[in-house]
Amino acid sequence: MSRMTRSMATVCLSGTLEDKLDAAAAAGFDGVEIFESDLVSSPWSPERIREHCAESGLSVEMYQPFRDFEAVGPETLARNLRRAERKFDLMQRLGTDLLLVCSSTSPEAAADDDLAAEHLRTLAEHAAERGLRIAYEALAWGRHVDTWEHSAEIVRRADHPALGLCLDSFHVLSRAQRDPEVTDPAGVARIPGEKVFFLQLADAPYLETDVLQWSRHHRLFPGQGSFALAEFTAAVLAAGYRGPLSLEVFNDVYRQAEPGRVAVDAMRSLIALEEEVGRRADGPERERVTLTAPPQAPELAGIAFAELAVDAEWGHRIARVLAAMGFAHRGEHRSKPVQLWQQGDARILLNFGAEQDTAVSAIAVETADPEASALRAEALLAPRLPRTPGPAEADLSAVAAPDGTEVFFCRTGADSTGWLSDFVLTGAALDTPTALTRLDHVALAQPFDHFDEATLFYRAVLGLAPRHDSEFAAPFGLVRHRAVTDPGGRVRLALHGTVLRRGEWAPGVPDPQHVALATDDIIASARAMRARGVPLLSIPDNYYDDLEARLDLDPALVAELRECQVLYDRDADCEFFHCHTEVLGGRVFFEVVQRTGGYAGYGAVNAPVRMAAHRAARRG
Ligand SMILES: O=C(O)c1ccc(O)c(O)c1
Ligand SMILES: [Mg+2]
Repeated sequence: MSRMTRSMATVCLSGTLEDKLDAAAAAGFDGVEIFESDLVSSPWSPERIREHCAESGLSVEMYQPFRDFEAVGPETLARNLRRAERKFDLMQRLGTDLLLVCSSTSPEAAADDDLAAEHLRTLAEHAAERGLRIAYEALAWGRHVDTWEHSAEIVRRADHPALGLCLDSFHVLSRAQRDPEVTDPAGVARIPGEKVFFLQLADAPYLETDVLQWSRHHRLFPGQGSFALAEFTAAVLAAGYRGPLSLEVFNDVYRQAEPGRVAVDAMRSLIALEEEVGRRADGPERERVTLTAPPQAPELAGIAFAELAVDAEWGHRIARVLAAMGFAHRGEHRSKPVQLWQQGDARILLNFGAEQDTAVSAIAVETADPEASALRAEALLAPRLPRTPGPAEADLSAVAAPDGTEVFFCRTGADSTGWLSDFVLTGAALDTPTALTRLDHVALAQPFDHFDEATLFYRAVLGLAPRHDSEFAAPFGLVRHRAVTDPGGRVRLALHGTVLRRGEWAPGVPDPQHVALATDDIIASARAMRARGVPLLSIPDNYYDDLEARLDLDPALVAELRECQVLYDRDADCEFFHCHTEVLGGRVFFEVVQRTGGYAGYGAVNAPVRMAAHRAARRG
């Protein structure tokens, strides 16, 4: 019993065919679907492509697409069959036996299932003479055939062993999203297994746009969108399908992005999908399919520390801000220019070794099993960071996230502060002069092009779940926000970035990263911080006037919020209070938050006000 093979359509990647094949092979794919346009524009002969694939460990799983074939008049049919013979020649030179035929979009196609079946049967007979096969795919915008049920019915009528189906999760699930009474994805489990020739996988966000535009621009890798892909894949496996899991993702960003990085993202999505399918496909199916699964994500207990990379100038200024915020300078690293600052259970490291602008450079999560966390991360293609512990230094395993953030794993519980032995303690007292208790969340800015990759990475690697998607209009453009959290809400990462980047006016990072600290009494914390000289962000009066008008709050509360420059949000009976420092250095600030009644969001409604206030503070 071997594992399922993994494949991708060349259309997923940027570059020419040669770039794409190299990227797919380097990311560990077993095969590719070769797109006609990539082949036509390649300087390599089909034989050379075949050889190159073989040398790179790639099989050519399918050639595609072959369009507008079925249910046409006799002359067009004759022409289409001649066209097919030429493609069959090409496929034999390429070394693939499978041709994808998509349902016709041509006005010439008749709404006649028997005619379509007859034509596809003829095509299959010709293919079979050469040992080739045909996979018929219902495009969601096919002229007459636009559901998997309809394509399956035509294949059933044609009844030829060389004719089967290509199931494409995008077409199936987008149609089901639009017309749940017309088509049912769960039904694919009842297709005779030998009739499913190929499975293409793509996720997508739910959009109201035209389905063709949706498909050609907005497909995503599994786990990056809103489609129930694990459920769908499990249903296809339940039908008996054992061919490749093949990604077919048309996406404007991926078409322009560095193909090596995209191929790794793609492979990570497939590994995570297989894991999820494996969790579902219990019962007899589990015995018959081998799905790879990385080590399970251990339970997380919190964020042990956040590390800021700082240059000398800003490092000293941020150290002064931390002191004013009530943090104690608790220790100095034994071998590196790193300071440990702490208040309550909130720990912040300042790493002076960086030659870069201030940024969140690392986070550490407390895990029940650091080694399992690191092995899981590696299994999901996160590069492990080399650690060279000195004497008396804890051997913390760490991996690099695609956004450059280093993710450390420390043990939960009694041992959770084992990494503290890396530090020579200063003996500074651990008071809580501003009542900060722990790290609430860390917000990491993501360039638009890497937003989906980042979500998938943190979600899959750390076993977090995406929550609180929002989009809001901010001074420098529309901002997208998505949190990933563990079930207990103890590890919260907030990812944000602009939805679009155009021109030079808006700052490259319109919304800096931040580290948010929790308090049980925001008013007390804010007053104490102000008294100690923390550069707190000024919020316009207009905001508080609007708050009063909007939420019918107790005027005494609004007066307190106004006095302390605290922002407010409410969700049913839960409340959220937050205040912020000015931006320190290029791209970091601190936030102090208070959650009541289980408020689980991030005050996104206030983010534009905060961003405008940061802009005002910078202008001075
Ligand atoms: O957008 C298209 O035309 C197209 C082509 C081939 C496919 O497999 C597909 O799903 C879509
Ligand atoms: Mg397809």
